Order: sequence, then structure tokens, then C-alpha cells
Amino acid sequence: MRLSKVSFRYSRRGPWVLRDIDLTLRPGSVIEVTGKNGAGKSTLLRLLAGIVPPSRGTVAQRPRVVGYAPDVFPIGQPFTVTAYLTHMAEIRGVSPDAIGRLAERLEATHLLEQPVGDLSKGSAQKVGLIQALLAPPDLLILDEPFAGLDAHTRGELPAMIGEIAANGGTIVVSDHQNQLENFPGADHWLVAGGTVTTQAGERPEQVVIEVLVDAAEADEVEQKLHADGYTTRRAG
Ligand SMILES: Nc1ncnc2c1ncn2[C@@H]1O[C@H](COP(=O)(O)OP(=O)(O)OP(=O)(O)O)[C@@H](O)[C@H]1O
Repeated sequence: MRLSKVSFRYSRRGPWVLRDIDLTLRPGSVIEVTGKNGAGKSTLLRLLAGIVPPSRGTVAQRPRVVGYAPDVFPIGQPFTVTAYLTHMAEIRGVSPDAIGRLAERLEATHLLEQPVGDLSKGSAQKVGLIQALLAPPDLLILDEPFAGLDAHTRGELPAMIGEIAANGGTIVVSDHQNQLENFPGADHWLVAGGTVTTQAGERPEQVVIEVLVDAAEADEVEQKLHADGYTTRRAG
């Protein structure tokens, strides 16, 4: 996917938020977007997701399946979480089977029968994440996904991001808390003064190592490794 000379402002006479942005997004890459409050991170993510069109310039080759979790989940909907997610699955033309699997992984099964409007901020964010992941995304855009998440989900999310990247997906994450700062191979984009400065991540050769741990400690070790951005697989 490629952005060429993209500029954006919210109204015809409003100030330019982004100017003359040229960016290339490679399949399989993880991109962490940082910048000060109001710098334009959410705006850049909306442009990438196709929620808003550029005021000038072009966005080419956007992948087919885009998952987008906004920073503020639209609360106040008169559905249960299951009804909302089932509806979203229908719109995307995918089976609702993924809802249970994702809810389990993000420790959100207890939320499924709650009204969407009653969710806490962190719980709403989990539902927003599940919504973005219903169809395996070619491009996944997460706006401040770590804010408000509990320790388990904060640890699980980098692993999920790593798996999508391993399958050739591109992931763009705005991240105030720098949770992905040390994610292996991540690219870093800094939004400031209407421009985006890019820094390519190092891509060291990868190997598989086997680690033997006591069964009682397996969950804890796995969570620690996930939090550091490593992918794990249980054998036996
Ligand atoms: N819907 C909107 N209409 C008009 N201006 C907007 C709108 N959304 C954002 N802006 C303006 O665009 C600029 C960039 O906002 P944006 O939300 O993209 O920044 P951000 O880097 O994501 O900030 P934060 O870290 O606080 O979330 C700001 O000056 C903001 O006031």
C-alpha cells in the first residue's frame, strides 16, 4: 500500500493536519505510530483505514480486508455485545464463529451478553478489538489499543499482532505507551508538524527455540514472552 503526496484537513478552510505525506506499507510489517497529543496520529490512521479520504494526493493498493479499531469505541448502541459483533460479522460476510474464539483469547466471554452501552472503557476497547479481528485482516489499524487494557490483554495483543504479521498482514498501531517499542522488527513512525518521519525496524534472522518450564508456571512465562512481543506455541 502506498500514500503519495497525501495532505489532509478536516474542512475546506481548516488548518492542514498532514501535508505531502509519502509512505509505503509492506505486507508483514508492524508499524508503531507515536507523536504528541494532537499531532495527527488518529487522522493518519483514519486515512490509512479509508475512513476519511485524502484532501490531496492518493492512497493506492489498500489491501482488501481492513480491520480498524478506533480510539473511542462508539458506545450507546442498544445491542448486547454478541448481537453487535454478530451484526458486524454479517456486514463483513464472515462466520460469527470467530466471536467466541476471540472473546476467549481476550478474556471477554463474560462481556458477550452485556449491553454495549454498559461497557467500561477497557471492556469497550476489547469489543472494538474483536470487531476489528472478525475477518483475518490484511491491514489491521489499532488506535491506542493498549490504553485501558488489563495486563492479560496487554500481554496477549502483541502476540496476536505478531501472528497477523507472520501471515503477511500489515499492522499499524498508534501507541502512546510505547508498548511496541521493543517489538522485534517493528517500524516506527513519528508524526510531528504535519509530517511523518519513518524509521525502519531491524529485521534479524529468526529462529525457533524450545523452552522447558514447569506446567504450573507455563501461563505466567507465556504472558511475559507475549508482552515482550514473542510468539509462543505449546508442545505436548
Ligand atoms: N473531526 C475533527 N474535526 C476537526 N478537527 C479535528 C477532528 N479530529 C481531529 N481534529 C484536529 O486534527 C488535529 C490532529 O488530531 P488527531 O486526533 O489526529 O491527533 P492525535 O495525534 O491522534 O492526538 P491524541 O494523541 O491526542 O489522540 C488536531 O489539531 C485536532 O484538533
